[in-house]
Amino acid sequence: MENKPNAATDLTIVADSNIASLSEFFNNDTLSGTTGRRVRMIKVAGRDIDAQLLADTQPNVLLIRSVTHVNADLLKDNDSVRFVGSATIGTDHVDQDYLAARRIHFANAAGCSKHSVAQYVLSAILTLRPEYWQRSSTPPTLGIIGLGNIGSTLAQYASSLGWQVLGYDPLLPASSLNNASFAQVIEKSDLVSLHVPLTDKSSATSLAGSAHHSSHAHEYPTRHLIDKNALDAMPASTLLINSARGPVIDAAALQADIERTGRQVVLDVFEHEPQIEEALLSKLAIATPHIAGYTLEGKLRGTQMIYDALCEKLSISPAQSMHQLLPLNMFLWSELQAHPDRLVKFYDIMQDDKALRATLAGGQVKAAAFDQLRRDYHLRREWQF
Ligand SMILES: NC(=O)c1ccc[n+]([C@@H]2O[C@H](COP(=O)([O-])OP(=O)(O)OC[C@H]3O[C@@H](n4cnc5c(N)ncnc54)[C@H](O)[C@@H]3O)[C@@H](O)[C@H]2O)c1
Ligand SMILES: O=C(O)[C@H](O)[C@H](O)COP(=O)(O)O
Repeated sequence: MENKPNAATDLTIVADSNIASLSEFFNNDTLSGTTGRRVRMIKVAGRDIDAQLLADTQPNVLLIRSVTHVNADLLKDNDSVRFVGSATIGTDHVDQDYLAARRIHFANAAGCSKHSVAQYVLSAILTLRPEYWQRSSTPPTLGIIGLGNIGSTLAQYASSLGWQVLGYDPLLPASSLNNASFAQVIEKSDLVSLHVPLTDKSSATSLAGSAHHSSHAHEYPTRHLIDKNALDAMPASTLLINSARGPVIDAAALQADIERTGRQVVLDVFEHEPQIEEALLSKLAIATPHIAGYTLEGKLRGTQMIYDALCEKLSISPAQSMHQLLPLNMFLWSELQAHPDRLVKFYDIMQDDKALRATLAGGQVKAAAFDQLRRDYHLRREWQF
């Protein structure tokens, strides 16, 4: 009797089991205290959240990460879900227009892993080009495409290393950081790092967390932003890094480009993710399974943000904080700057690269292997800036 759902008094939550510290954030003490509702939590692999599951469980709250597509297909026959929280920065998996039309509240975790992703990018660059640690009269030029939370954070690290930064973001006003055209970034950078959301021409909704300019998103779609033309204009010596979304780069054009130029390319995200073809993987300088933001801090901050948003929606005060759950953090950016040889202790990106390549079977990394690497990801800490 005790466990039987009661639609009137239960707060039923269906959640991606890959969301960090779910039980610590969403329980009777942290949620239902003031509302008196009993929390019923159903944890499921993100790719298994479908319309049938929602019909069977009738959740009030849906908590997801990036692998669950939330749209009319999922929700058209459902009347129970009133809140969708995605513990991610990216929102391209969520049809926000549809949710708004249905008056279903949506929250994401804007900026939650901005330092973690910036640190991933630095780790990739400094692993492949350790000479960039040295302060020289001709510092490298880092081109950053997309100057939101992650792009602007990366720029701060680059500046602290004495690097030049060329930034391009057509949706933000010109500034000392937003100082170049797309062509200039592509043609004049030693390193190009992508930090845009995935948007299509027809989409005006993929910029949660950047709502101030979301209505212009369709003017500058990012799908295949890096196509054959962009790659042809990029010097062969330029290192290209994509930790944004796979389809921002045309994978076929990229493969042809690497074959032609021998370019160093780092990918954390893939156009046909979660599947990767060996033909592409074998040509990459570093490849990782979409884990750039996967530090303990980045994940917990994501959970905290959707928990806080749900508390606001329920008109209750948050009763859990990620700071109570975090072990001591000894990773200081200032220490790494003083001791570059400690980089692998801070984050050994090649360990993630090797683990991904080790899953190759029959000419592919299969979806299940890709997902498993992400589910079982090792404990990584965010460096304190
Ligand atoms: N690999 C990972 O683990 C990981 C982790 C977090 C986020 N991400 C991805 O990174 C993306 C960026 O994250 P963020 O926190 O910086 O987002 P953000 O919304 O803060 O910033 C994105 C910026 O991109 C700009 N932009 C949009 N279209 C553009 C275009 N055509 N050209 C140049 N700039 C454009 C926007 O104006 C905005 O300033 C996310 O949308 C997500 O897809 C990946
Ligand atoms: O957009 C993001 O925040 C990241 O890409 C996200 O963290 C990826 O991880 P996932 O949601 O798939 O676990």
